[in-house]
Amino acid sequence: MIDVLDLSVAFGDVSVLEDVSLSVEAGTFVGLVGPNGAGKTTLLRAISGALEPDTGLVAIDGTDVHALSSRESSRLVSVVPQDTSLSFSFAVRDVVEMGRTPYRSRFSPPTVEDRERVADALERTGVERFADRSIEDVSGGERQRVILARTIAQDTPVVLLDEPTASLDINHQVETLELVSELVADGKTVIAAIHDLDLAARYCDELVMVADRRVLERGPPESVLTSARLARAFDATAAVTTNPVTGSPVVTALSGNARGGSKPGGDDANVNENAPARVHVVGSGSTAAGVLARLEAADIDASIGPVAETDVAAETARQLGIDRLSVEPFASLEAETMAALQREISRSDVTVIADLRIGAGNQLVLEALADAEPLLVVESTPFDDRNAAGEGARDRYERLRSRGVRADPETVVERVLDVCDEYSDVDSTAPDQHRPIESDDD
Ligand SMILES: Nc1ncnc2c1ncn2[C@@H]1O[C@H](COP(=O)(O)OP(=O)(O)OP(=O)(O)O)[C@@H](O)[C@H]1O
Repeated sequence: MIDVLDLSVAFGDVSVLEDVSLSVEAGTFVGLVGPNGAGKTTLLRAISGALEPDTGLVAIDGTDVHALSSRESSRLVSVVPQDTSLSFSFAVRDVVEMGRTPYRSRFSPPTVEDRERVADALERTGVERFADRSIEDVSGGERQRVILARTIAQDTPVVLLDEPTASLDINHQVETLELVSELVADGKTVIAAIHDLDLAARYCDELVMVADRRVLERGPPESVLTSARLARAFDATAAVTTNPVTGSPVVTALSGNARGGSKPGGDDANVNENAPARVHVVGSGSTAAGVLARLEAADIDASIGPVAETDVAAETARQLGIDRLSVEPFASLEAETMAALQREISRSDVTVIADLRIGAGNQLVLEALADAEPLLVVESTPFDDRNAAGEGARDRYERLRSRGVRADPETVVERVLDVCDEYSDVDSTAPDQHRPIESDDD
């Protein structure tokens, strides 16, 4: 068990970690996630004993790591650093054998156990085939695996890894993390700083999100990786969905302004006072899916439909837990669906049209949208490429388009908040002022 208690570290005047406390149960795999410069490496170095904190304590199974000799601490903790370059030209096998140094007296030959541990480490990491080569003659990714092999040979109860997959190809990323999971299954306690949030979510039992000099959040990956927390820690607009193959969270960072989302250092509450209670989206395809993801990332309640259940926007809505008015593909719209659409439009503060297709079945949708106010129009695909509509439908769509506010997928949240600001300036008790522009003319 690892206990970090009230740990603070500063470099000169710059405070990097402040009163960080963290306990990690034996036999768990904990991922440290957080933005560049958040202090993940510093925390790992303090836990390993390599860096003396200004205040606080790190104990492994009740022993203060900073009170141990380096030989004693190397039997307790092994480290795979971010920078795996070595200053001497050793053979790969010798580098892995160095993992046994804490157990050997200076001039005694390796024991049977030493040999077995090294052979096992070489084999498990796939390093054996270049074991006789110089460490200077292997690639960055291969060197990373050599250092992991050294760690396996070191056979410590605690393993600390700083970006263990950083220079690895996708195959070796997965192989390495599978291997680390095996070490955890063998009873070792692993803490790894990992930038790839999807891999961290897939392999770690728990994530610890480090930002603003402290632990912002910890817990199972699905509870730590939320749009609001990612906005706070990384100042990023991101959608979190579920990988259909692995079932673990997938983070998709989106471009564009996250105005209206939670900000670093703030609460999870929405920062914009006039943020809408609800936005209804009418449209389909990746444009509508992107709009939904951005609304979700900005903590804005959304609904979508009518949308074919097989459409990517419907799937995105399902993954993000967004209400959807789904219909069978190519089915004509029933009165019930139209009534539900009317209800959604009237209970929403803003209606967004996102690459709306005007097929034969969508004439009723155009009619329903005629009264939607305020209306935002997002188009990524030109009208003619997404529609084979007759003149009547085209005219109707053009009328909607001309009275709506235009937005790009990247700016949709900003525009939604703008129109909400505009509408909040209108006195809602005066019926004539329903439309803000007309109300000024009256
Ligand atoms: N020896 C040092 N002297 C001065 N500042 C340092 C030193 N080591 C780290 N820092 C600073 O401390 C902060 C935290 O660094 P650290 O390497 O722990 O962050 P990190 O979360 O691991 O970042 P990254 O994700 O980029 O690897 C950074 O601002 C870094 O510049």
